[in-house]
Amino acid sequence: MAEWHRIVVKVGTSTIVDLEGQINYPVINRLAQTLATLRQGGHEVLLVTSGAIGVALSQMDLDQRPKEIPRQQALAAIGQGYLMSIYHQSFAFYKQIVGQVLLTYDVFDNPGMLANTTNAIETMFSEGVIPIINENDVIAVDELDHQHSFGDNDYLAALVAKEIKADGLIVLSDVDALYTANPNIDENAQPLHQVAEITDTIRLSATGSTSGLGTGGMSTKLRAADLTMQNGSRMALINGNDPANILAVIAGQKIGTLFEGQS
Ligand SMILES: Nc1ncnc2c1ncn2[C@@H]1O[C@H](COP(=O)(O)OP(=O)(O)O)[C@@H](O)[C@H]1O
Ligand SMILES: N[C@@H](CCC(=O)OP(=O)(O)O)C(=O)O
Repeated sequence: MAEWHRIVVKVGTSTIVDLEGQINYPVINRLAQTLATLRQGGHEVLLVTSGAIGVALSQMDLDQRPKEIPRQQALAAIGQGYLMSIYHQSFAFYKQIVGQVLLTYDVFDNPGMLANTTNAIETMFSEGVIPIINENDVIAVDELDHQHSFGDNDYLAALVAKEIKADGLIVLSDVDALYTANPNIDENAQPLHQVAEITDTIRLSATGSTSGLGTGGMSTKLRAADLTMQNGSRMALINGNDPANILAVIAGQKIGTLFEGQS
């Protein structure tokens, strides 16, 4: 397997916002520092970020995600700008320019729009910019109504990684690894450090989010891992509480869960 040169990192709401619903500025800052270090060391780095709604809940002093789609979309509109301003400031401290890309799933079915998107991303790479992607929640309801599991940032990140031929995808979440069962519910759950195939047993072990803020839980991460492995690439799942762990993954250390097919 090639070195991790072109890397997609996906960060979930559960990392951007803490258990009390507060924006996790120190973690966002360390994430910016880590990604800027990688980029300035010669890697090509792209960030897929969730958290627009999570950030807006904090801004609007709400303690839970509303059920109504228009209210969720309004929160996404409020939070996305703020989320980007936090990233802008955090990356600027490390002298790193970022660019915002908002995508919907139909982009991947439209060759013209897809080419425009990848051309813009390639240009940002060649100019040393880190693209930051989120789903365009205001016009895409698939992620927010919880009805369609395809509309989530885990799978979006896997699709982006596939299109830009990334060497690997690193998913940051609020768990240390994939476990044999949800570790927040089952105290006997055991971590799985290496997965070569998403079997039915593994699929059954994955349930939804228990944080109350993340949407996909482990099921969407497994779909992302499946697509990534089918594509001959690899995905690492690690805890986002210390974004410097990204460097450990790239150095080949056994950390979190590595989803990698047998070659
Ligand atoms: N088998 C499993 N192993 C690990 N976590 C699991 C598993 N099944 C369900 N989960 C849940 O998935 C959550 C992570 O998903 P989510 O909250 O959507 O995070 P994010 O916001 O990072 O995408 C964990 O906190 C845990 O509650
Ligand atoms: N696009 C949404 C992400 C939805 C969400 O919570 O996703 P995740 O935390 O990755 O399970 C947002 O920015 O709020």
